[in-house]
Amino acid sequence: MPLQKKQDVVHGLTGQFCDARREQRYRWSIQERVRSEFRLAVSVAAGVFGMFAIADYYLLGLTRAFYTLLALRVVVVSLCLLVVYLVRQGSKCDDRRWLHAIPLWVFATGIILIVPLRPESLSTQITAVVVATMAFYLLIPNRLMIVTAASLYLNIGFLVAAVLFADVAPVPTLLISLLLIMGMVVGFFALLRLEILQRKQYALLHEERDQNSQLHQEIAHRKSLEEQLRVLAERDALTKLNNRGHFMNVAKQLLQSCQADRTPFSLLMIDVDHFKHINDTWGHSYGDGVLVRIAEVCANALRPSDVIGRFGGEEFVVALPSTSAAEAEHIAERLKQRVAALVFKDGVSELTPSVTIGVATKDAEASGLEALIKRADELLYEGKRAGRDRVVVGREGLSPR
Ligand SMILES: Nc1nc2c(ncn2[C@@H]2O[C@H](COP(=O)(O)OP(=O)(O)OP(=O)(O)O)[C@@H](O)[C@H]2O)c(=O)[nH]1
Repeated sequence: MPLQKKQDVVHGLTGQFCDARREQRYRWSIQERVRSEFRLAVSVAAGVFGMFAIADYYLLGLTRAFYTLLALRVVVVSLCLLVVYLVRQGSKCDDRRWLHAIPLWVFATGIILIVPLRPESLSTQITAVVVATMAFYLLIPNRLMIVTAASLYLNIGFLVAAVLFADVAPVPTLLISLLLIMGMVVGFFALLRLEILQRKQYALLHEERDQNSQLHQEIAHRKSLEEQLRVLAERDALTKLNNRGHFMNVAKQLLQSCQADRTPFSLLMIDVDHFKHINDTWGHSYGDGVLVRIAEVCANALRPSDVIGRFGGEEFVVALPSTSAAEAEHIAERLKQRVAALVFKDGVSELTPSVTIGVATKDAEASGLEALIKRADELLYEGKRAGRDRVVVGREGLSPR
């Protein structure tokens, strides 16, 4: 049997989950409802028990027996209302089962004590005992064991009182016993069935909730996998910048919207100077670290609307939408200075990297992104030839300066 099913097994005689923790959780879940139903049932029962004082008056008149009975009813009703009050005052997590047992035992004692006071109305009292037993079972929710104990006390106590104070002969005693047993058995099985059904319903509800939460977890897991896949497809593994393919897609869209808005669009090609030397001197993995740091510095120096990507090797590319050549030059200078401000140390020697940047700007009419990249690349290599560590700016159709 799977674990889920095992903990949902309900005991056939107690009507409770065999798993104690499951039972505890079930009780907590219905505690508030049990408390309010209990308060209602005991209040109504106390009212009915008190109202029988009218019947006492018509049967006994203003006699000593009547006053004794009246006092008994007042005590029973007061005790029950006190318990109702205490249950109402208790905290939500308070599962005082003994408190729920008190009114049942008080009612039972009250009913038993009526026998010596009104032995002549035994037949009416037998009916009252059967009705009280059924009421115990049907009106007090989720308290099968407490109700069973109180019913046994009421029925046995009543029978003993009937034999002692109402002089019932053996055969009628047997018949009364059978009637009382029948009432108890019917009440017990009715409540047992109810308890089992309620727990099965609870277990089903939980199974459904568990399935729902599993489904939600699976959806969240899939979303995170999709996100990871997206990152893998769009990001460069080393620098975490956009990879070349993704950069091209985003830059193309930016260029199109700039063309539609008739605003300029600039592109920077950035190449780290003498990077082979860095690798050769400091090692390839140290070179990786230098690239990561330069990528970070460049990305942090840009505006949110700009897009940066790793074009390949030690070369980066930046798309600057709605940016004129002069503004792009300014941004490129800023990037160059930020990179130049970086210092790498290995304990003995120091390294200050530099970059050469080609800046190409294009106005609304001209050709596509590839042509602009090619132009920026040419400008970059002009800078390399001119000695590196510089920004070379050009405009489409114009010579670089
Ligand atoms: N550590 C590291 N090195 C890389 C990576 N990608 C490319 N390189 C190295 O970068 C170096 C680029 O060398 P070159 O193309 O000669 O350029 P350079 O040495 O920077 O010289 P200039 O660009 O002319 O200043 C090569 O040695 C590549 O192996 C990388 O991801 N990590």
